[in-house]
Amino acid sequence: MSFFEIIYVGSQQEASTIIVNKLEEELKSGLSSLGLATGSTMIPIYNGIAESNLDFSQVTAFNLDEYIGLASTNKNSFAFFMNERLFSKKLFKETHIQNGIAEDKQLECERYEKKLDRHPIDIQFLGVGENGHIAFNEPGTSFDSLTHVASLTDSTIEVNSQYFDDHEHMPTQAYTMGIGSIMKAKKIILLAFGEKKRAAIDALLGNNITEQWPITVLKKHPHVTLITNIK
Ligand SMILES: N[C@@H]1[C@@H](O)[C@H](O)[C@@H](COP(=O)(O)O)O[C@@H]1O
Repeated sequence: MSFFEIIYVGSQQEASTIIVNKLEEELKSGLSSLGLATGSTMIPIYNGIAESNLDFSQVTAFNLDEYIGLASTNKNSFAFFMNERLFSKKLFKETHIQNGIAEDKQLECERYEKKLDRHPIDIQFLGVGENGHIAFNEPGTSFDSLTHVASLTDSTIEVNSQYFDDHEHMPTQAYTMGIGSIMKAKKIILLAFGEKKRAAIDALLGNNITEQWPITVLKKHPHVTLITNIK
């Protein structure tokens, strides 16, 4: 039996309140490993969590992805984003993200996947790209993929380069948990707001499951909650 719930919200603030309440319940039932995402979608959620009195001191956090070539001190790295938005405000037992400046990329992927295997994720937060990507699993990525180096598509580079100053070059590659890694999470909470995400949500709610729309893999997952304002 699978569980697929859609919660329609009027605002991202409302989504944040719902998530804080869900996390409170999950913490009571022993939440120990949380999968986290970056992106503008997550900012109000992390603000809500930061302002709450939720206690994550016994929770290990894993992030989905990181740009290759960016150190955690680079303000465009996802490590920097997480420290600024959440980890500097809430204490976690451990936090993990791929090392953007690791010397050996293959080893870094293997290291990360092994860590995930040791701490199976209870709840994975996901946003979605306009082209249906989840984490940095771009269209065409195998549903069986584990943590790997992804080449970003032109559309993702165009969307995400808005965060980089003109003189900086946005990386064209990133470490990402694979679709297979993400699907191992016990529960998934997907967040999508705004018209730009409509095509991806239509694909998710349509009939097809296709690697051309990575988000459609979630139809095979046993426990998904979609929180959205797209009707
Ligand atoms: N790798 C991240 C994804 O994990 C995220 O879901 C997506 C959407 O970002 P936003 O929330 O800013 O729309 O952007 C990036 O590409």
